[in-house]
Amino acid sequence: MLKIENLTRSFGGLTAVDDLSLHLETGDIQGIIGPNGAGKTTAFNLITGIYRPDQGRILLDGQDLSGLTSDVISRRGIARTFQNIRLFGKMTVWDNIITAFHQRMGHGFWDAVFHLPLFKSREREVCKESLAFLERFGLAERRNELAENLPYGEQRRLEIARALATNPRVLLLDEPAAGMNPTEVEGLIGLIRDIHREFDLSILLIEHHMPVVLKLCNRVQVMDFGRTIAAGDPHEVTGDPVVIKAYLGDEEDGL
Ligand SMILES: Nc1ncnc2c1ncn2[C@@H]1O[C@H](COP(=O)(O)OP(=O)(O)OP(=O)(O)O)[C@@H](O)[C@H]1O
Repeated sequence: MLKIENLTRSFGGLTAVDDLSLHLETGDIQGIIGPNGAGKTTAFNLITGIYRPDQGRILLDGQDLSGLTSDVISRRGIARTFQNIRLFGKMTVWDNIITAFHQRMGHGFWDAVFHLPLFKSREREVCKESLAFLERFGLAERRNELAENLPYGEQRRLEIARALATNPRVLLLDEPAAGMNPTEVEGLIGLIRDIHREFDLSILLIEHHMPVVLKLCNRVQVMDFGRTIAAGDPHEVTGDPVVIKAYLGDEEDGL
């Protein structure tokens, strides 16, 4: 489904992603782990067109996405969430979800916000779908609240719902459990399992919480200083002394 070949990107003298290759098969939930600054988010930024690769290719179902803009890549079927949740905080939950549906339909942000004629024809259909989506994500009762006023776990859920409203085949989740309490993390694991099945997704997941990786991922790839240092079964990889050393430096505790 998603094939990354020899991806490299430098910033000045620093090679943030160095010869990264990765295959995400249909239906996979794969983890990317590695210490801070390893290049994980840069890899996501390359896949989603925020940065252009210096070298390498990104193929979705055999089609080369390298060098395309974020909008085009989103319409081709790759959606993502961000390490620091990105929502329209001063807009309601409803407007956040409805703008994502309009993005999928090729309507502009301002069309959606100001309800211009272009978008009116399909408004009823979009409203129906948006409501169904909010109900699915347990956010329907919150629809008139400002996104920034939601509890953290619900903001994360809304961000994932927004990503799915663009109808992706591949979903990239950048540290979805960051900042969550243990109850929220358990809820998140259940949510990712459910949407994986319901929306027929392949998922690539950056995560520092190892329980999340171990419970969800069928494969994991470890990055350090931009390079892949290990890959394979999550339980084996997280027990690999090379991986433990990369995470810990000279400290003694495990992952
Ligand atoms: N736009 C940029 N300009 C300069 N350096 C950058 C840029 N983006 C990333 N970097 C550098 O590239 C390296 C990799 O950063 P990246 O954010 O990809 O790491 P990460 O593995 O996601 O880390 P974390 O787990 O802390 O989020 C870091 O040294 C970072 O400072």
